[in-house]
Amino acid sequence: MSTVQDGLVCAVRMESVSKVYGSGETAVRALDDVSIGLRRGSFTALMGPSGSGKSTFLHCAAGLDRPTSGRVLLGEDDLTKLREAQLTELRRSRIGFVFQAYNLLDALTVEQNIVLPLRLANRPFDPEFLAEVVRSVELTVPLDRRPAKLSGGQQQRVAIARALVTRPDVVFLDEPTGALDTRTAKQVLGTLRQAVDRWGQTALMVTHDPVAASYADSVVFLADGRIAGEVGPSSPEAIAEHMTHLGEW
Ligand SMILES: Nc1ncnc2c1ncn2[C@@H]1O[C@H](COP(=O)(O)OP(=O)(O)OP(=O)(O)O)[C@@H](O)[C@H]1O
Repeated sequence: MSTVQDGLVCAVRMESVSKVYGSGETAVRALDDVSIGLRRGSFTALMGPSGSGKSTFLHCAAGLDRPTSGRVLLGEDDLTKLREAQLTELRRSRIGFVFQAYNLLDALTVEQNIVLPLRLANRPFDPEFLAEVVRSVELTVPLDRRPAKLSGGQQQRVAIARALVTRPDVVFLDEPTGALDTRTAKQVLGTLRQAVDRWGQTALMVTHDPVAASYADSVVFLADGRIAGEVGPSSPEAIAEHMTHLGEW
């Protein structure tokens, strides 16, 4: 049974979450009785072989998809009880997303992209706060540029700023450095780590890369839709060693 205390300690909790796609003989149990809490202010990496359920986990935790059974709580709010319109509103105001492909709008400037979630939520923005977010992600380009003119690393910094600007309960990152070269990826991950610490931001990052996962406070391993282990801050080598015990990647 969850308590109010759990809601204070954890930004997101999954309680006995299962997700089954399809039915009958072709049914796939993508998540199988997953229970986990993401502590407020923590940065968690989620790893697992292809098909282990990482995307399904992220989609259920972020209210983009509904579990077949179990509960997902954002603070004290049970996402599985919300109607579609309420979920959309909640995602807009309380969850941030960062994707591998940046997903910036090229019709807008860098600044307009960053403040878009605030505009969509009809929330005012404080230019000083915006400047602080821009500084915290070490974005050094003019804010009136179009994103397509920027390097991949700078584009991802814009996307991270956009995810942080609403001060969401949690930011979900799906392979955020998957499209970047190794050096740029490390720079972006270092920045992300600093921003998470500075804002006390809860974050969950799906990644295949042990180097990326080594920037997190803990690494959760999924295998066949179940949690197959969790380690605290670890070196890329130690994370890679764990991965080898989980099966085909
Ligand atoms: N919409 C869907 N319909 C049917 N099966 C699905 C659907 N989405 C995912 N699956 C199945 O659920 C299982 C978990 O998939 P999921 O995409 O969550 O894994 P993943 O760990 O993110 O994989 P990858 O690393 O390859 O992206 C897989 O067997 C997949 O084929």
